[in-house]
This record gives sequence, structure tokens and C-alpha cells, in this order.
Amino acid sequence: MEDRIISANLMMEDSAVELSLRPRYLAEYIGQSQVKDNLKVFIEAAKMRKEALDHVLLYGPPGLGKTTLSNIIANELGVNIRTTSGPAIERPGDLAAILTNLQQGDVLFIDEIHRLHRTVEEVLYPAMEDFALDIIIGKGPSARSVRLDLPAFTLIGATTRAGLLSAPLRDRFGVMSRLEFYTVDELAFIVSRAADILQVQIVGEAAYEIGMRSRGTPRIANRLLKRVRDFAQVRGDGVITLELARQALELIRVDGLGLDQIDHKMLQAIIHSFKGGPAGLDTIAATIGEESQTIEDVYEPYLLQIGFLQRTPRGRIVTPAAYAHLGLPVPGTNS
Ligand SMILES: Nc1ncnc2c1ncn2[C@@H]1O[C@H](COP(=O)(O)OP(=O)(O)OP(=O)(O)O)[C@@H](O)[C@H]1O
Ligand SMILES: [Mg+2]
Repeated sequence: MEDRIISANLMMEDSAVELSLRPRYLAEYIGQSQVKDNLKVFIEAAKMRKEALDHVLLYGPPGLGKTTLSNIIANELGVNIRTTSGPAIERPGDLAAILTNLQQGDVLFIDEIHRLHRTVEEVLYPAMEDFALDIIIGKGPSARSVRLDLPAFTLIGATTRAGLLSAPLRDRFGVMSRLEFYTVDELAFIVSRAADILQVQIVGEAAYEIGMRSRGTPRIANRLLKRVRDFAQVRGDGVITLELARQALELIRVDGLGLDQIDHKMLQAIIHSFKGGPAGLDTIAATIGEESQTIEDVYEPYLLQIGFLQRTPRGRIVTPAAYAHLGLPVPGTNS
């Protein structure tokens, strides 16, 4: 899974380039207009009142721009951002150290916030609510609790699985924004912008073609662009034409809708072994040799989004649209 070209997860080779492609201001952040418009107001209001912005929870599938948006929010507020992640904070003391080092108005970004340890999470409640830290001093009968004031700060939490957040944590966010898959036009725009930054020439139709195959995900769009650019350099004259983009994408085996071998394998497995479904997630996982969790977080959201898969209480069902895309006769029809 990790080396899938269309994996939405961050891969090693992405990091350096991803930084340079990352928009810095809201105005450069393409799409997600509802989220953006709301944030613009909240940021403006917080600045006018010279207060910290309310805590923000960003959720949605990987690669849609949660980390990018968090950095933008700090930038627009004109404050520092301290970045960490749920699993990285091992003990309550680690979080206390981070919190006491924040300055007034700073952003604390906690990625994968659903993976915070329970004991650490409990430190976060008074910190978010009252900007306070409760510390226990001493041991046994002489132990007492001391309350320490913290600077007002903004917590931005990011998660791919908002459903896994505990209720008390979720309730402490004033702003909750769900990021959506991007449209092909938006992705084409992101590809053109990235091509500009990478100083590679690309025609509009080629950017659109890459956009179509990016599974609604900017991270994938940028990655496909980089691969196509390699083909343009080695096999072409450096310019990414529609023809060249198509050939390159064919060679790296990403189909017209951005599906790769594993998507095909999964759809085919449900069609051939389970007559198109319903098939349970664990059964599908065992059949194709992938983890259920991976299927649920990585493969499935896009297949659901484009209407190739349906979730029912009894399992997953492959839709007629998927049969048609795979060139298979749709069951129940005589075509
Ligand atoms: N709205 C956008 N406009 C332009 N480029 C974007 C946008 N959103 C994301 N990108 C690009 O996609 C890349 C991936 O985004 P980002 O790292 O913010 O995703 P993420 O949601 O944090 O993913 P993960 O869940 O894996 O942490 C960024 O480096 C950036 O280049
Ligand atoms: Mg991220």
C-alpha cells in the first residue's frame, strides 16, 4: 500500500517538494470555499479583538490539505505554530512542556489527534477550556493540585477519523471543518500552479487530465504531476502535452478515473467472489490481502465518493457504474 503511486498518504519522496508546493495564504489555497470563507471571518474577528482564535478541528481523508490549512491559519493570524502529533506526545508531562512554552495567541497543531493517549488528553481539557494546567505536586496524602495559567492559544486538531474522537474532546472545539474531495477543475488548477512552481510547462488539457486521475486529492495531483514531468523530460521535450500525460499515466497504471491495480483487484474480488456484494469489509480484506483499516481509510472513501461502491449494513456492494467502468456486463441487464 505504501508505495502506491495514488496513495493519499504522505510518502518519503513527497516531503521536500511538498513544502515548496504548499500554499501559504488563504488566497492561494484552492477550493474548500465554505471552510475558507468561514475561517476568513473567524480569523478577522479574532484579530480585531486581539484574542486567540477559537480551537479548530479539521477532518477529512488524507492529503486534502489539513496540515497546509493549519499553517495558513497561523500565517494569517500572524502567530507562531508549534506542530506535533497525537502519538508523538507520550506522557502528560510532554504536553505540559509544549503548552507552557507557547506564547499568547500561538497555534498548537496536533496532527492525528484521535491517537492522543487518554492521560494526555485529560491535560488538554482544562488547557483548551480555561487555558490552565492542573499539576499534582507531591505524593500520597500530602499531594495537592496546583493550577497554572497558560497563555491563550489556539489548538488546531487534524484527523482522518473524527468518529474516533472522544466526546469531551470534540465538544471543546469551537470550529469544526470537514474538508471535501476536490473537483477536477480545482485539481487542474492545483496542477497548473504546481507546474509553475516546479518550472515545467504544461498545457491546460494535460493539467485537467491529471486532475481527473487524482482521486479528488491535491497530494496525489502533485505526485502524478511529478511522475509525468519525468516522462516529459526523458521521453519528450520537457513540455507536458495531453498526449504525453496520457501515455505517462497509462505507463504508471493509473486509469482514467485514478484507480490503480489495487482498486481494480478489490472491485473484481467483490464482483467475482461475492457476485457484486454485499461483502463484509473483513472478508474483502482477507480476499485481497489488505488490512480492513487500510481499505476503510485509504481505498474506500474515493470509491464511495465516485459511486462505485455502496456501504450497506450487510457489507459493500459494487454499483452498476463500476461494472461499466471495468467493461463488465451489468448484472440484471442483458447488455
Ligand atoms: N487547497 C489546496 N490548494 C493547493 N494545494 C493544496 C491544497 N491542499 C493541499 N494542497 C497540496 O497538497 C499537499 C498535501 O496537503 P496536506 O499535507 O496539507 O494534506 P493533509 O490533509 O494534511 O494530509 P494528511 O492527512 O496525510 O496529513 C500539500 O503539500 C499541498 O501542496
Ligand atoms: Mg497532514
